[in-house]
Amino acid sequence: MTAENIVEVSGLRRVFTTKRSEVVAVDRLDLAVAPGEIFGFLGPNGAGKTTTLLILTTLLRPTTGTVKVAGIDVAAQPDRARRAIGVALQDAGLDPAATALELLTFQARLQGISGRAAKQRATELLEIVGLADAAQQRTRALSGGMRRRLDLASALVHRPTLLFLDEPTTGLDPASRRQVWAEVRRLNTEEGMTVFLTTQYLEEADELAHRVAIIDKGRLVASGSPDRLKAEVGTDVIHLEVSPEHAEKACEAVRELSDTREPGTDATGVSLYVSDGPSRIAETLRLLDRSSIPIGAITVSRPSLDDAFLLATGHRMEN
Ligand SMILES: Nc1ncnc2c1ncn2[C@@H]1O[C@H](COP(=O)(O)OP(=O)(O)OP(=O)(O)O)[C@@H](O)[C@H]1O
Repeated sequence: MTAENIVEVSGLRRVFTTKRSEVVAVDRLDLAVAPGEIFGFLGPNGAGKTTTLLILTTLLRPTTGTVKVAGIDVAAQPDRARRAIGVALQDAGLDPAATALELLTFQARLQGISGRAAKQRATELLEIVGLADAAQQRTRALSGGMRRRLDLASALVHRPTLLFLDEPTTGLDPASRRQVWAEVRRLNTEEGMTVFLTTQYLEEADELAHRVAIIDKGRLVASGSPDRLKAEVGTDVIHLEVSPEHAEKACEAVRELSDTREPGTDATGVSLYVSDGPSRIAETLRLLDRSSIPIGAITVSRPSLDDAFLLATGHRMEN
C-alpha cells in the first residue's frame, strides 16, 4: 500500500460478542483504494460488508487493525474523517412528509450551511442527481430509484471527495438500478469522486467497479479488476445441469476435460473450466453418456464474477 491511497485498511478485525457466541464479522482484512476509483466490495449476505463500511465511516470501532480514509486515521480522528467523506447507508431514514428540497435543505443546515445558502446547495444537489423536477414532491411519493438518488444527494452536501454507498441498489427494479448506476458513474467521471460501494450483486460489481474485492465469511478471497478476476478463472466454463445426487459422479466422469482448473460442483450441477468450450461439448456428452449420468442442460459461457467467487471459495455466491 502506498501513501497515495484514499482508503487504506490494514489487518482489520471486528468481533461481535453476544451472550451465547462470538461472531468474527471481519477477519484480517487488507484493502487499498486509489483516488478516482469506483471500488466494489462484493460478497454474499453476512459476509462482513456492512460491518467494514461502518468501520470505514467511523460508525463502528474495529476490534483490531487500522483504517485510514483520505489519509486520516478514523479511530484517532473520527470528526476529521467524517468531514472528508460522504455516506449513504441502506434504509437511510427519509422523513416521508418532507419534500426532496426540504430534506436536502435540512441536511445542508446540519452541515453548518446557513439560511439561503442551504436552500441553494439543496437545489444544486437535486440538479446533480437529476431530481430537479421532483424538488417539491414528498419523499413518500418518490420511486425507489429516486429515493436512492436522494440518499446520494444527502451524502454529497459537504462536497466530499470520497463517497461510501452501502448496497445502493438492493431491492430496486432493473430500470431504477441502471439509473442509480448512471448517477454513480457520473459522480465518478464528472465530479471526480472516488466511490466505495458494497454490493451483493455480481452484475453491479462487474458493470460499475474499476476494481473489486470479494469477501466471504469476513475474509478477503480475491481482488482485482473484474476482467482480471474473470480471466484468472480460465477461458470458458461448461456447466452441466445435474441433480445433486449425480453431481459427484458426473464430476468424476468429466474431470479429465477440465484443463485450466479443477471442476467445481454446487447445487445446480458441475462446472468445468476449459480453454475452448464449444470444441469440448461432444466429448463431455460422450463421457457422461458412458457413465449413464442424466443431465438437464449443458451451457458454455465466458467466466463471470460468480465463477471467480466459486474458484476462490469453493461455493457459489448465487444459486
Ligand atoms: N451488531 C451485531 N451483533 C452481532 N453480530 C453481528 C452484528 N452485526 C453484524 N453481525 C454479524 O456479523 C456478520 C457480518 O455481518 P454484515 O452485516 O457485516 O454482513 P454483510 O456482508 O453486510 O451482509 P448483508 O449483505 O446481509 O448486509 C454476520 O454474521 C452478522 O450476523
